[in-house]
Amino acid sequence: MTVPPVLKSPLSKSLKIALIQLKAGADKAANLTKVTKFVEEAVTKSPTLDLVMLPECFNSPYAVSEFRNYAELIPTGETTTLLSSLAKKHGIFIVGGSIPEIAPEEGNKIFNTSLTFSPEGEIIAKHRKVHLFDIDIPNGITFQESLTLTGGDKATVFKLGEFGNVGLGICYDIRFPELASIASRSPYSSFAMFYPGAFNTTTGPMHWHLLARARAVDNEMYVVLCSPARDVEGGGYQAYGHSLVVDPSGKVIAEAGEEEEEIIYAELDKDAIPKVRDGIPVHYQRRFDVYGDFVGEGKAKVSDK
Ligand SMILES: NC(=O)CC(=O)C(=O)O
Repeated sequence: MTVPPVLKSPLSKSLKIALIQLKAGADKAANLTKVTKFVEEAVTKSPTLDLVMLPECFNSPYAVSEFRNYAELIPTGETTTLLSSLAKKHGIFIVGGSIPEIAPEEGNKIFNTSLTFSPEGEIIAKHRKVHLFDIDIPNGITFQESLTLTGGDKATVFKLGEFGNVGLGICYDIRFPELASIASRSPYSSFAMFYPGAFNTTTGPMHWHLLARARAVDNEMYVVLCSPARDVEGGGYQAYGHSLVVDPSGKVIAEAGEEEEEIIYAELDKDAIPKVRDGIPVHYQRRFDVYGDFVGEGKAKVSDK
């Protein structure tokens, strides 16, 4: 039996994070002003903060009909420029939720794209939502991102400075366990998956916590989900809120409410992963001789940015 090597302690230093759960309206400038204020508030309240995360589609309404209208160029668009300057100003990582991206080099296709910035303001990760949210639940919700969006074609894993590797997915991507498996296993050995997401009032109660906890337990890693707050008065897509952080044992260690705009804080403890993996060592007990090499080393298409 071949056991691929994995790191026992993939998080080399505890990481302090803040998740900003905001309501994104139709006014892009107002959305960006709000982001600036919330980031200021987070670093003021937690001066030793390492990372701030934003929700999926934080600069626009989450609507198929609006993605093209709000789409920006990366890296020259105003949202990318703002997030880069905020990361640099405050000396923090920013997992920049997601924004609609227009890609002229790909025939002006629109992607749902998440960027991560280093404390120097550099883009260190770019993930295009791989699995598009095309669903139809009778008496629940019908949504078809593929009407205006194109799916990305790579998993995303990157180095979060001195802390270690992390994986990045967007919302519906969490339903596909492969992305988290690729990130957590050799050769990447990530300590966390970050998913900006906007589940809704139909699928949220069914699956939001379940999926976050499942990905955490499957891989014995941290899972971090940041959602917009539900906007009852604003109408439109009703996001589920409940931004949350799950530890490697599957326990929710921080959670926001549904309709409140708020910041939640958590510390990802460097000792938690080895402790969980020592106790229940599924991470090292996989039987690739039985199930083959379906996420084997070197097979996945992983983004280098
Ligand atoms: N909005 C999404 O991409 C996904 C979602 O709401 C769900 O999977 O449920």
